[in-house]
Amino acid sequence: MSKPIEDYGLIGNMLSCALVARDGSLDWLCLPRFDSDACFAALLGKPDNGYWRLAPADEGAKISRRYRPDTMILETTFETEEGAVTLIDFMPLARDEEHVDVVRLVRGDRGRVRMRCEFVLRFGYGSTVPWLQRADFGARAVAGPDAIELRTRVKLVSENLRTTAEFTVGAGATVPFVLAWHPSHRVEERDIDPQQRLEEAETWWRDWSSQCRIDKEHPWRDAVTRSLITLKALTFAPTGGIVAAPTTSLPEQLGGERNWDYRYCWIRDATLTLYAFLTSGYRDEAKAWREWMLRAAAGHPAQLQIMYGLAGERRLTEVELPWLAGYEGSKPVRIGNGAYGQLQIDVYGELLDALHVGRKFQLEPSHEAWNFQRTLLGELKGQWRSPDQGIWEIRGEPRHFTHSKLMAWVAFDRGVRAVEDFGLDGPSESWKAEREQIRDEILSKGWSEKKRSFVQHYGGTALDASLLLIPLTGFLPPDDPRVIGTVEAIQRELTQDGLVLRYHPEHAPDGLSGTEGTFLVCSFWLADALTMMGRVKEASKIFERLLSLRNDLGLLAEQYDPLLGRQLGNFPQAFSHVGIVNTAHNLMSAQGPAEQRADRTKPTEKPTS
Ligand SMILES: OC[C@H]1O[C@H](O[C@H]2O[C@H](CO)[C@@H](O)[C@H](O)[C@H]2O)[C@H](O)[C@@H](O)[C@@H]1O
Repeated sequence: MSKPIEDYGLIGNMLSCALVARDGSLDWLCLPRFDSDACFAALLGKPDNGYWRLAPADEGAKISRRYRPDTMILETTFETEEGAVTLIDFMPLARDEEHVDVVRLVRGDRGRVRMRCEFVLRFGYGSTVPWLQRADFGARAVAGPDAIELRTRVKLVSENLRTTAEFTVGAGATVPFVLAWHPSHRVEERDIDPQQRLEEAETWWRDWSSQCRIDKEHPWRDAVTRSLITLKALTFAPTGGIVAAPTTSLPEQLGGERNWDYRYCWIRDATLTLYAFLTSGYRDEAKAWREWMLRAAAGHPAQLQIMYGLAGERRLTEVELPWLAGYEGSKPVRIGNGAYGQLQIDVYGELLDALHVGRKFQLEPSHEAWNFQRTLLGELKGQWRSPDQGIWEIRGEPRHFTHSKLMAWVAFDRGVRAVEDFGLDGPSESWKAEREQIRDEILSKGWSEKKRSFVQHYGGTALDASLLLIPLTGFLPPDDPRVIGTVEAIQRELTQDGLVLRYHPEHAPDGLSGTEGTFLVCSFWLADALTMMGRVKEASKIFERLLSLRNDLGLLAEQYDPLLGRQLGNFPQAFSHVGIVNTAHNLMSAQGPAEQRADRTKPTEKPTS
């Protein structure tokens, strides 16, 4: 039986991440990068697919946990009849990309506690048993390209393809364990000082968190800071790329087939993350992402992809891992993501809007970035009339999604405003003409008079949560009756226990079987739309409810099932944490999305009915 998703805590070092369960078991770790093969994959299979547990021998311990304030250092306290110990888990900041470590310190707090270590290392996503040798520092494991040293002064016993140890920790003592990865072709032994690396990591995360522009006394401060730390942990430091989540195949429906690999950089997800960083005062991450984007998308504009690998890799072929049983039997487990080859027109709008926001926040101007945007708008001219797979990356037939057209409008609008508001050079008259055509088409084909709402795709009647972005992008003002009609239709027909679904798969087939939970970022968008409409109390209530769905460490997955009361989907997900940051800022200013305030006060579109 799998552990609930909300049982997991995250540790990371901006090269990769690990998930540690409440019971002290590290069940997911990919080394050396987020998208590398996992060496512990019990999360998606069975214990034999790899885990590393450190916990009292007494299974009945009372467990509590927390992050050290404003850091990525996780502390889990176990209280037993013998005493109390605290497990301190973190990934030290890496000096280079070829050495990635996990440190686990067992600190005795009270009495003398008998502890047990279980270390089952399986490279290749839980499939490859390494060759394990004893060493004077502990043990060395090698398989193919990977080598791991387990450094400990505790005596290890290896039998039946498992390594275990038993030891006792007394109050005031600390027993360190270090897992150190390096490429197997390098013959080396590398000792690190765990205590010194702990202090270094703590100082670094605290300094980073202290730059957050939010009132220290504000009741939402901790939630926002935890989300920003989580988003930072999802960035790949060497390139500036940002992953959508550090996991693959945590299911959107328990036992279902909606299981995807999120360990890649989506233009959409990353641009939303960028807003969260910029509105919170973090500019370096935004600059690094802009550079990543320019490198990733460099080349022929017709070959722009909606997502890339951490360093801009283009081929993200989707394959299934049949040896993994899947989280609570949710099969298949997939790596790679077939969405990389899809046409999703909204990414043009997200990109152009992100770079526009960058200009508003006075990011250093980049000539290269502006040339890139002009080229993209040239490409979009020939592209926006095509049906596509849309924001939700449906696996079925392409359609004319209203949201895709909306974001094409955003792309041309931001191009025009770059010329008009920022004095950049570009064919703004021709972009204005495209913007008008798209607007007319959305207003006639994307609107259903019968439903009194905008609809998911032309000619249909299905609702879609992405339509909540109509006022947020500035396409129509929040008091337009069509906006009000759409928001209220979504509240009425597209919510479950007050939380927003993306769409009803039975009304809007997506090429997949089954259903899914409520999609958390969509509920944040509902709160944002209501805030703009002046319904701030209602919006705050939704926001507080969303905060209550976080686990005890402040983390959110992609989705939530209100009937089961469980988080679903990949975890923790950038989209959901972006929602926390952006909606908190919007509510705090009670004026609407900070980045688009200008859009709201000067709507391009005037109400026509
Ligand atoms: O719903 C099917 C699709 O689900 C995934 O896409 C979702 O996650 C992306 C990353 O966060 C997000 O950008 C997208 O808007 C979501 O719909 C999956 O990546 C797709 O392959 C799959 O078709």
